[in-house]
Amino acid sequence: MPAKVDIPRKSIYRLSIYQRCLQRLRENQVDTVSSAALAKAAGVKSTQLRKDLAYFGQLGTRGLGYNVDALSGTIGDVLGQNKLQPVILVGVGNLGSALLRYGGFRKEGFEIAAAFDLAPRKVPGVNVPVLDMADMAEFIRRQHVKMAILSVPASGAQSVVNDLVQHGIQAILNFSPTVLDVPENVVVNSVDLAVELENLSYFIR
Ligand SMILES: NC(=O)c1ccc[n+]([C@@H]2O[C@H](COP(=O)([O-])OP(=O)(O)OC[C@H]3O[C@@H](n4cnc5c(N)ncnc54)[C@H](O)[C@@H]3O)[C@@H](O)[C@H]2O)c1
Repeated sequence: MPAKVDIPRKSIYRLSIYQRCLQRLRENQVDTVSSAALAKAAGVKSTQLRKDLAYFGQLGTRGLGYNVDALSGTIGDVLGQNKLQPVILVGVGNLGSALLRYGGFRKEGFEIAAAFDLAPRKVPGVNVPVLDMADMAEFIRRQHVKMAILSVPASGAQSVVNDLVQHGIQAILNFSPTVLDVPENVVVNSVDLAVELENLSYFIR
């Protein structure tokens, strides 16, 4: 398997989409799928699908297509879904609490192991511990956490990120509306619903 840096980020995104399609096929007890059918279900061209999967070796059999279980297992390995990946969340306000209440990350292979806030308060109905910022470094180190979700106000985001990176976080899902400065080895994916709405709004004009 080539080093992760050689694989385009968009291909990695598409792996998650292929994985969802494969999950549906498994639920419907489908054993094999052609690249054309899987590509259609994922909304991509089959040349694109084959190119994305080729990064991970020869996964299908010519004429027979892909074994659904085997391909899903391989993609799960690549995406780190086959073991529960611990994630921490920083900033337990409106958005952070809502994310903590969502129980669906676990079945996708992620577990919010703990949350941190300047003013920690338990979120009713949620078992995830909400801890003080002073406990964050030790928690990251002891639990070998590599991923964090950031839902603090923009004004505090960079300083929280500096701490996260210093203590070993390598991937950040950022909800704060600010551009984060991180070293090259750290990946940031930013989610901004306002940008997405703006984009949609262009198309309804
Ligand atoms: N990306 C999106 O689509 C989207 C949508 C909603 C909100 N947001 C953003 O998410 C962030 C949170 O929004 P919210 O409505 O939950 O805000 P909020 O004020 O309800 O919560 C923020 C929480 O962060 C904590 N906090 C503040 N500074 C901190 C620091 N330095 N370290 C640790 N904790 C800190 C506060 O104590 C509070 O609990 C904001 O930046 C907001 O703009 C983004």
